[in-house]
Amino acid sequence: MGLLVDGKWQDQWYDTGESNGAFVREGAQFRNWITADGAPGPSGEGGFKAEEGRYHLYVSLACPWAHRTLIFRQLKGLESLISISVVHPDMLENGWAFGRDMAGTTGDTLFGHDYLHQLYTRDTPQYSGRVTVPLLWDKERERIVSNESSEIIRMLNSAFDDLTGNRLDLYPTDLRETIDRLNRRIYEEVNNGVYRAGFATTQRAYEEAVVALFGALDWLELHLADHRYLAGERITEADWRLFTTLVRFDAVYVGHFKCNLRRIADYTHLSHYLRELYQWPGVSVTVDMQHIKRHYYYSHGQINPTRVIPVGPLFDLSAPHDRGRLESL
Ligand SMILES: N[C@@H](CCC(=O)N[C@@H](CS)C(=O)NCC(=O)O)C(=O)O
Repeated sequence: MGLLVDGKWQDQWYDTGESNGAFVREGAQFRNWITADGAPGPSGEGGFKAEEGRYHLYVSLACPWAHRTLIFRQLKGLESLISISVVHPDMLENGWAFGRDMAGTTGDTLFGHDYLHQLYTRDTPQYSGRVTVPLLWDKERERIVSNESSEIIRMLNSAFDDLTGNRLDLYPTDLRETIDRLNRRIYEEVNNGVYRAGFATTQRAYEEAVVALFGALDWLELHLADHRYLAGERITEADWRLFTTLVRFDAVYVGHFKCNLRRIADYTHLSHYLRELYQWPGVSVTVDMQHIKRHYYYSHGQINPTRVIPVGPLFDLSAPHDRGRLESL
């Protein structure tokens, strides 16, 4: 675990000293957009036109943010247009690395680098900041397009539609306000909430995060009792953003991050909903529990110094669900 300072790698854990023990996530720095015609997107510069074979995604199968992008790549039929490299789940003194000694890893299939930070300095030799996945790379311009998952999924949602003919819209205009509102609370209290609990270094920061997290899960449980999906009758981006946290919850966040007031298995509607999303065509292949458990329990030596990885819990995401009782479009 570390970061780049003026292009040089430094091995250090998150600094919570400035924030009363609270974990504060650093904003992503590469914010360009792929668009259908190469025009600039909402941020960054233009010149990143949607083209087959031009872009490459660097992901970890363990990371919930990278997982979003893998799900969109599947649902939008982009597997043959956008290639991927999968890092090793162990994020140790050199950060994300390209070891191949575990099933599911690929190495750096573009350049054969050893470490992800080499991609960041390949783009910006003096880069200072965290080295995170997902990372979207442009093979033509040899540049980073984006390292912000919430924006990468928006690009994948629409930029390639004319090339693929896939018109599935997970961010439809009429639901955007609702989706944005859901995302705001779910990001803060759930997606990032589990990290704020797990990486807190004071009792108070931890408890604040956990109370908000379970407040949000209780709210979602109630909402899902009579809505099939978060924004109503259609599955949207908001559901997939929640899914990547829910699917890791009982296996990792309950134990490793001490988010243990309840498990997802203890929530009736959330657990049926989780199984429906897991069973959605194309989604289960993006879920790798070995990488997920290994990454958290093995990489975070400050939290789990023995690096022993729990065997359980036992659960079956392919068991039947009851969501068909609710209306869907
Ligand atoms: N804002 C980023 C966050 C990505 C992120 O924090 N990824 C984690 C893995 S789950 C990471 O690479 N962390 C390395 C670090 O913080 O040094 C996004 O959503 O794309």
